[in-house]
Amino acid sequence: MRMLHTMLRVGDLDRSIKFYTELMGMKLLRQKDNEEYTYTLAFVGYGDEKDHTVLELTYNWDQSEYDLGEGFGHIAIGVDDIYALCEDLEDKGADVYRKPGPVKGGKTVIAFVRDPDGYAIELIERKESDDL
Ligand SMILES: C[C@@H](O)C(=O)SC[C@H](NC(=O)CC[C@H](N)C(=O)O)C(=O)NCC(=O)O
Ligand code: NI
Repeated sequence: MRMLHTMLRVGDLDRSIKFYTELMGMKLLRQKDNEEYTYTLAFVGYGDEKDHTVLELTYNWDQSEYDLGEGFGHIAIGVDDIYALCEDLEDKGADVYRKPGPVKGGKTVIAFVRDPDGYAIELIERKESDDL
């Protein structure tokens, strides 16, 4: 078995695709409308679904926002230069609400950014000294 995707319901599909491709560097892998059940799926990720776990962005045509509740935590993405990325994200208007720095009690450098719907994304800088 392997993890295929995480599904997120989004209120504006173009806004989310723009965020995940232009700011987070993902590719739009495929997109499909379901006329009968009035929703669209867009799969985004860093590589082909045959060997990458991806995000499934689900847009219900009749819903433009969601209450994310208190159960969802975050999606984690490994990055190279977290400081440069966070500066670029902020320059492009993203909410980096936990600035980059060592994780509490550890050495690995993390940050948190919100996607357009408010879902939290953890950025983890991948270095040899990783302890996460
Ligand atoms: C392609 C596959 O990964 C899917 O997840 S499609 C599954 C399908 N999704 C939806 O219906 C999305 C719209 C829905 N209104 C929602 O917000 O979840 C699904 O859940 N089908 C239910 C079923 O019983 O087939
Ligand atoms: Ni799915």
